[in-house]
Order: sequence, then C-alpha cells, then structure tokens
Amino acid sequence: MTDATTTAAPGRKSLRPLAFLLPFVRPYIWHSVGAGIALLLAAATTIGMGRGLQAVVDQGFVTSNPQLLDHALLVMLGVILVLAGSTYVRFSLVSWVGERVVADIRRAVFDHLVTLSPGFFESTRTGEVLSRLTTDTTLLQTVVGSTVSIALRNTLMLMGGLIMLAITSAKLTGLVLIVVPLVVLPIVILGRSLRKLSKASQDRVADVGAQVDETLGGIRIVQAFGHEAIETARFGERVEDAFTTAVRRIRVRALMAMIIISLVMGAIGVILWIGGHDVLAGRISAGQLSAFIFYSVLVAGAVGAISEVTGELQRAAGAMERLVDLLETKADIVAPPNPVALPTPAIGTVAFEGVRFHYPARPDHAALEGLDLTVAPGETVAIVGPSGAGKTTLFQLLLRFYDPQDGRVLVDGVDVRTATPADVRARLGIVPQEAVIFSTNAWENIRYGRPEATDEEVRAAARAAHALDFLEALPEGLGTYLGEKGVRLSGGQRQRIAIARAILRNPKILLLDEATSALDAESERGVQLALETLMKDRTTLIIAHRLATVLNADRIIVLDKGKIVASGRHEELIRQGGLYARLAALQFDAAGGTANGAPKEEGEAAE
Ligand SMILES: Nc1ncnc2c1ncn2[C@@H]1O[C@H](COP(=O)(O)OP(=O)(O)OP(=O)(O)O)[C@@H](O)[C@H]1O
Repeated sequence: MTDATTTAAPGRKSLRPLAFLLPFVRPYIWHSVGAGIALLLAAATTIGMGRGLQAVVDQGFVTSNPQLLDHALLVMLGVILVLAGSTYVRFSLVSWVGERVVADIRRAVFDHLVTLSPGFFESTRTGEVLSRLTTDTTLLQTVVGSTVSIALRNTLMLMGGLIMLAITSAKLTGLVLIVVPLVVLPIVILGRSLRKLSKASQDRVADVGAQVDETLGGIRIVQAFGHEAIETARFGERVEDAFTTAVRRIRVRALMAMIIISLVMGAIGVILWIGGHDVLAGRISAGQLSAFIFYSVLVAGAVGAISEVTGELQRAAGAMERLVDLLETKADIVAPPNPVALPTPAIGTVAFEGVRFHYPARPDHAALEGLDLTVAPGETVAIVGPSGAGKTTLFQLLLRFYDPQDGRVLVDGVDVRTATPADVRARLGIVPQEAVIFSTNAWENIRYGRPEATDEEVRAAARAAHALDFLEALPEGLGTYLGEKGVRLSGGQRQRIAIARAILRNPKILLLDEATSALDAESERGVQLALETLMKDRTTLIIAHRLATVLNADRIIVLDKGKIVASGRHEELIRQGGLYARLAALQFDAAGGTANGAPKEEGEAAE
C-alpha cells in the first residue's frame, strides 16, 4: 500500500514515516487485499468506458445504427453496476481498516504513555500529548481510510489512462507527455513548503489545546485571581496564531490547485485543437478523438486528485513521525533483565543508603544529598522540614519514579533498581497531600486500591476510613458520580476516599503526605481517625504537618536542603532547639498543644 502511494506522490523521502503504518495494517491484510481487488475492478471498468465511448461514436453515430446504441446502454448499465458494487466494497473495507488502524495506534500510544516515568511528563506538555492522540491519529485515519485509496485509484487511472491514450493516438499522447512534467514540477516545489506549513499549523493547534487544558484545569485559580481577561487574551492570541498559520498553508494550497488546473486545462485545449484538425483531415476518427478526450480528462483528474492528496499524505507523514517519536520514547524506569524477587511475606523495611539525587530538570541542584535512613518494620517515622527540603522527593524515590545518581534505596532489603517496579510499588501505599479522585463514582475510586475487591470489601474500607457515612448520604450512595477530579467533594472527603483506597490496598509500607489545608474540626477528626486505622501494623513514613502526628510518631526526622539534620522524639528535639524547635513553633501549635493538632499556618488550598 505504502509503496504505491510513495511512487504516486512527489517528495518520496518525506512520506517515509508512513511506512510505520505497515505493522498496524498487517493484521488486516485480507481487508486490504479485498479493497485492492475492488479498486482494480473499478479502475478497469472506468478505463474500459473510454473504449465503449469510442465504439458508440464511431459505429453508432457515424453509421447511424440505433441497435448499437441499445446495446451500448445495456453494457453501460452492467458497467455501472460493477462500478457501484466495487466502490461500495472498497469504501467500506478501506474505511473499516482506517478506523481499526487508528484505534490500534491510539491504544498502542496510550499503552506506551502510561509506562513512561513522571520525568517524561515534566518535559512534555499534556496538551501536546493529547493532540497527538486525537488530531494526529485522526489525520492518519483519513489517510488510511481514504487518502491512500484515492491516491491508489488515481495512480491506476493515471497509468491506465496514459496507456489508453497511447493506444488511441500516439501523436497526441506525445504532446500530453510533454505537459506532464510541467504539471508535476510545481507540485513538487509547492508540496515542500506545504509540508512545512502543515507542521507549523498543527503545532499551533496543539498550542490551542494546551492552553485550554491549562486554563480549565486551573479554573478556580484563574477566577480567584481575576485572570479571565488575561487568559482570554492569551487564548485569543493562540487561536489567531493558529488561524494565520492555517491561512498561509491555505494560500499555498490554493495556488497549487490554480496552477495545476490552468496547466492541465490549457493543455487539454491545445490538444483538442490539434486533434480537431486531425479529425477534419481524416487522420483519426471522431470516436478516437472522443475516447482521447475522455482519457485526457481521466488523466488530468487523476493528476489533480493526486496533487490534492499529496498535501494530506505529507501531513499524515508528519503526524506519523510524531506518533512514532512518542512510541519510541524509552521509559527511564524499567525492570532489569533478571529482576530480584522481593522477600515474601513482606517485611516492611525501608532504607536509604548514601542517596544523592537531583531531578533531571535541575542537574545543578541536589534535592537529596548523601541521605541515610533506615526504617524498621511497623515503625512510624514523621518527616518534617521546610518547604523544598526534599520530603516529597523521598517518596518519589521509594516509588521509583526516579533513580538516585548515587547510593541505594531499599525496600524489604532489596535495592529497588534490581526489582520489578510493579513489585516494589505493590508493597507501598500512598496517600498524597492532594487526593487524586478520578471522574467516576466512589466504588471505582476506592476499588482503585485493589481492582478485584468485592463490594463488601470496598464498603469495609470506606467504613474504616470514616468515609462510609458521607458517601451513603450522597444521592446515589457509593454509586454517585463524584465529578471531574472529585470537584463535588470537600477536601477532607477526598482525603478519606484516598485513605479508603490505601486501606483496601493493604500495603506493608505506607507513604502519607498530610494535607496542609486546614479542615474543619469534624472533618479533621474523621481524617485523623481514618489515618490511625490505616497506620496500624504498618511501616509508615509520614510528611507531618500536624502536632498530633509528630507526637505519636516513633521517630521524627528533620530534613533540610536534602540532608537529615536531626532525629528523635518531639520533646527531645524541642529541647535541642535548632531547626525543629523553630519549625514546630511556626507550624504546630507547640505551646498550646491543641487536641486536633491543626496547623497554625493557613493552608494553601482554597477549596
Ligand atoms: N520535578 C522536579 N523537577 C525539578 N526539581 C524539582 C522537582 N520536584 C521538586 N524539585 C526540587 O527539589 C527540591 C525538593 O523538593 P521536594 O518536593 O522534595 O520538597 P518538599 O520538602 O516536599 O517541599 P514541600 O513541603 O514544599 O512539598 C526542591 O528544591 C524542589 O524545587
């Protein structure tokens, strides 16, 4: 398939990425073969019609034979039936393959995307990935589902038409052949700039998508800061950019169509004039000239159609190139060839040994610097430290979203780099500061912790997380749709769902990032009780923001600039003075020691 289109269109090299479609088309080879046969049949029938026309003109009109006209009509009807039937078969098969291939590509790209490490998504905008999965794949669908077949059909018409032209009149065909390069040359030249403009145009559309994603994603902040007008103006600019780029592409495209039509039609006019003289001089028959015109129109139409779809093929080649880029992006975090099995049953130990780490985006800034930490099974370690100290980074390394540049991270005594990431993550449960809620109901959101859990287990987890009461009070109980990203829930409710999810997962090691946002006393108590249930009999690392948490911890470690600067129990550390005492005075109500331990500091999240 691809080979034929490559020969059909100029700019061979630029269409090469379309070859990556082949593995996706291969499973549906029989559909493609069927479509190919239908295509051949339709092309042959169309080409045959020229001969019929010649016969009717020469024998029907010139010899005034009405019977022959009747015959011609019957043949014509047969031809129309074959043409219609084969078009039906070709269209349905080709479109089916187009849709199927795109469905497969979308799945392949998405399947691959979810395996890429978070580092990739820091350097790639979600809007761009989104546009690749939607716009780029839709382009490919047009190509596989119609453009390729248009290009193929017209290539056949072009070749068949040229052969028939030569048979009908060698002299006139010679003239046509002089014209062809004249037509092809501008296509090649303009086609190149069209390709560049098409890519630019798609990039601008991706910008538009990215902006929508960002603005709507942060709509509350946009409105809270009164940035509507600024966002509107910025969006307006993006849209206008996309429009201007599209207009430049359209101009080149229109110019291309105009040049081609003038050249082709002009040439046909000249040929008609010469051919007309030949008929008058008796050198060829009227039927021959009719057939010649028929074939010329066919050939011109084919050249026109090919030039039309060339741009589309080139755009699709660009789209395929971008998709292949995505598909070929290697995940940074993969299982080693011979992964070490973690001990069973799980022990629940965690260790950092001389860990030095910087984020890929900031090679000059160490997020963790020679960090050593060992956590015993069942121990609760509270991590405190100023903002940016590296608390969250500890979790990211444990979950193996990144690998440290130096040192080792161990879970149950096994270096996480030597084990399968999924095995390591299966031992860990995480409750992030901002609970992630998916746009579905509570059943699905809690079951995220363990997809095979029964309804009863989900309810039990919700109960243990002190979430069952409020969930059952929703209009449709646990089946109530929670809104996109859980917008229909309060902050505390979202947290309790995240806790229920972790309870259901039942991990040996818990990673908790306490919310900084102040909750009302009732919600706070619910979350606190839920956490206590969750932490029972597990190793827990908790980024602490509440007094109750640090008071209950077996050990507190104080992190500053990626290093552990102190560790011990609350009273000890307060006695020592230093960073912890200062932090505690600021962050926890150390002096008053309120029962719920709500931080004095106001939370960042305004929800
Ligand atoms: N994805 C990232 N790319 C580059 N640098 C990062 C990234 N994430 C965090 N950092 C940097 O690494 C350092 C440690 O960040 P980390 O998120 O671990 O801090 P933290 O102690 O959890 O802070 P907070 O209490 O504010 O959440 C900071 O200096 C931060 O700017």
